[in-house]
Amino acid sequence: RFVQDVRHKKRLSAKIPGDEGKPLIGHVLEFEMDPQVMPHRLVHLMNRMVRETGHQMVKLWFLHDNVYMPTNGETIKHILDTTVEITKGNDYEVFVPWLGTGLLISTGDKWRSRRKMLTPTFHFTMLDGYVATMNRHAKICVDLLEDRSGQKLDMYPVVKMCALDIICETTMGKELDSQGQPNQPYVEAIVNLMSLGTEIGMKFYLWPKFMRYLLGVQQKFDKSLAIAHDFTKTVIAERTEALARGEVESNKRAFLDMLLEQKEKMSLTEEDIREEVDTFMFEGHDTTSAGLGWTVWCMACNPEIQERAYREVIEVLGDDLDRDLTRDDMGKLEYLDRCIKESMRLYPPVPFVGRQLQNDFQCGEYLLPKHGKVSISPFAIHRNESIYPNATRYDPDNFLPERMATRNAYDYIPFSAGPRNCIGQKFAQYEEKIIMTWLLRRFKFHSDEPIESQIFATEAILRPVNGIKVTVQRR
Ligand code: HEM
Repeated sequence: RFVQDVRHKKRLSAKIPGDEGKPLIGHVLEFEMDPQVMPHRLVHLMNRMVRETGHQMVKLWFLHDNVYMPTNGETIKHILDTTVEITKGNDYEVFVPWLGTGLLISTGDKWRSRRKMLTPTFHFTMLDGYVATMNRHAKICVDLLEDRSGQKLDMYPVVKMCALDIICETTMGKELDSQGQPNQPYVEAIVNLMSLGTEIGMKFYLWPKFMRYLLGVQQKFDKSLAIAHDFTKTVIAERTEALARGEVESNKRAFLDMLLEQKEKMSLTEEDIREEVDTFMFEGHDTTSAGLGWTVWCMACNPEIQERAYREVIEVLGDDLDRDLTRDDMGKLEYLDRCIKESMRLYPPVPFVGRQLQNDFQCGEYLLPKHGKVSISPFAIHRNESIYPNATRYDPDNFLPERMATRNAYDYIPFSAGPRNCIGQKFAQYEEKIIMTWLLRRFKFHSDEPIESQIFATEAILRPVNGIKVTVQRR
């Protein structure tokens, strides 16, 4: 089967423009399999190919793995819109012990029924209930920053803890206070699981489990896993009792409450509920904190843009620095909206997602082979110079309506698109706007370094390798 598979992939691959790499190893050496090198090489290769041949499909071989990367909206639309090819690649395998096969990882009928069940939890009436929570934690964030005004500091952990508190309360109804107490076992466990999972996925010598045990990585992972699972299970048990006693106020309903209400109707086990809760904890804070961190960075490097965004916030919210942002206000913050969109263009929090083809698949003019992988890369598309002429420049005007009208809707896909897009998109957009308005009202951010000095790694998220180090000055 394996040999047949590779032959089939080779046969179809030969019909697609592009080279096949070196015999046996393919393109492994060109990319050095390094998450800091790979994105730059890939974008360079893509832009050269598009310029010289006009083709919009990068073809790569990593040993026997055949990877295709559509590079513009018109081509990528085919794979994103299909309801058949929804199986993820193996990128998240390492997180399965933590997340099980919740919404992010599941496929087929399980994914379909979970998606249908979970979609109403992101209805705007539910999101409205989360706005107060987001404002409250954003206020705590800026209050805590007051003491550090005038200092150069890493804003990445600052926004990360804020996002973690928000997702914990909206998902489980539990106040975590990771901003005030970052050393709690659960907070440390979540941080460790994210970083160890990423490390295992990236370092090929850690792929065999015995190597992970030998180097002590697996023991650390298992310890954090036990703490995280225990925490979630305890919260689920407590919440079940609170609901039964009618102690959960209707305006403080968490995502978990809706799952518990569906438990019987959908025949959900405790484990089913736990995996969905953990999936939201996983997907719902690292992504938004990357989005926030990069927006702070882009603004710190572009003082005029930051000032214009600040003036808009003051115009909309007035001089009361402690006024909460409402959903109505959000629609009025057009310039800030463009700034956030543009930072997610240049630094998309999720740089790659994958699909593993279950059948031969016609992707526009390219016939891709069964068992080939498709890499959907917001990072690459957003830097395609045939779509964004000054692709590496931070320019919020890229999202002026007249410029957007010249592009395909799928040329901008930070949240992916189609039936398997990000279910938390609106939640994330609310959160980013709320936290940014609180930050901008109280502080000015400044960087001595130019925007392009940032080193990033394309891991599960686009991680700023050295953090987001900026000077924070009270206004
Ligand atoms: C800026 C923040 C965020 C970004 C950029 C982002 C991006 C993405 C992307 C690219 C995907 C993959 C879609 C695909 O495979 O085609 C995804 C999936 C997902 N996201 Fe987000 N996300 C963000 C925030 C959130 C939040 C806040 C939540 C939950 C509250 C969330 C929950 C999920 C879930 C559960 C999935 C899996 C959906 C499915 O497979 O049906 N995300 N996200």
